[in-house]
Amino acid sequence: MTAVLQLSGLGKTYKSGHIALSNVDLEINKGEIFALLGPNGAGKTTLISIVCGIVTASSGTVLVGGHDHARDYRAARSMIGLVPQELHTDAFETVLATVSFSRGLFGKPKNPAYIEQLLRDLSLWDKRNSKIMELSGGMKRRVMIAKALSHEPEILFLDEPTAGVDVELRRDMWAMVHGLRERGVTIILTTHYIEEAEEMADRVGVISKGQIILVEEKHALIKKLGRKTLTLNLAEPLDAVPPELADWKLELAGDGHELVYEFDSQAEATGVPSLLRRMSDIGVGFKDLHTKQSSLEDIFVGLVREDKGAREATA
Ligand SMILES: Nc1ncnc2c1ncn2[C@@H]1O[C@H](COP(=O)(O)OP(=O)(O)OP(=O)(O)O)[C@@H](O)[C@H]1O
Repeated sequence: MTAVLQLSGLGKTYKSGHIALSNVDLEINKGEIFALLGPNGAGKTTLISIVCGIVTASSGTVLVGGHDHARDYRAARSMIGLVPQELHTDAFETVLATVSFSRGLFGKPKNPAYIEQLLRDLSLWDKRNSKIMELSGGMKRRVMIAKALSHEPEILFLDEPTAGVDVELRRDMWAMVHGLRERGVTIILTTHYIEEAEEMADRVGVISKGQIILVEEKHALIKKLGRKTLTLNLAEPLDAVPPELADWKLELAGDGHELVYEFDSQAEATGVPSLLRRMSDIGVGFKDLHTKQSSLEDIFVGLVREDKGAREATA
């Protein structure tokens, strides 16, 4: 696999003294969709802003397609498109002028056919002669995407792309992301909607307090850290977990109508058959049962909580 973006030892300390990133090493493969997850203030925007040349790193190196960001900034930056979290466009310009101008900024020759197709794909063609300030919030966001793609970047950063957007735009956005990936574009996104990352991403990175605490292929992560819960709907409610079932970590839920057993679905012995046998032996019957695999969201919340706990313990 070819790395299209390589970050090594990246650090950022803001003037305030706040350490937003600390010794970040990260490699992004060509053509993948990489989701960078982290709680508020973890450093996601800072990381993206460094790669996109908006914020200067305090330490470390960034290589984009082999171009050293510090020595060969123009070549590195022209490979990148950024859809930022906040909308900022020139309010008095038209859509077509803004998007065409963006392409020019990266030194790319004019390509009206490409710009037209881009605006059509983003349902902006009919609005091409409208001033940005006349557009709705959703349309402005589409313009931001068109600007980011105007110079045909090989890497696209999407910082919280679907925060506050309507269902239609969200659907169009993901269709576009898939289309871009098929064309070999690498996509790095941050999102608070973890189910989106679960659906879209090939790999997931988790950042917490400025440090990357995990990078993993999504399916492997879910398999490795995923826990399953078995919920048994009891025939008769219980007041407490019977002592005969103390070998299994069980919780009573639903006002005593449910027994919940959390187990490691990868383990050789899950403990489920023996639990069911023991319940039958002691006469605890159940009407129904269902299992649930923990989602990426459950895993993420657990990881960040663990990381916070570990840091507090060492503080
Ligand atoms: N210009 C700045 N000066 C000082 N501190 C800053 C500056 N920009 C960001 N920070 C701080 O750096 C930390 C990381 O911020 P960043 O915006 O990168 O986080 P984030 O992971 O993108 O968060 P969110 O999910 O809320 O967007 C935060 O504590 C933030 O307050």
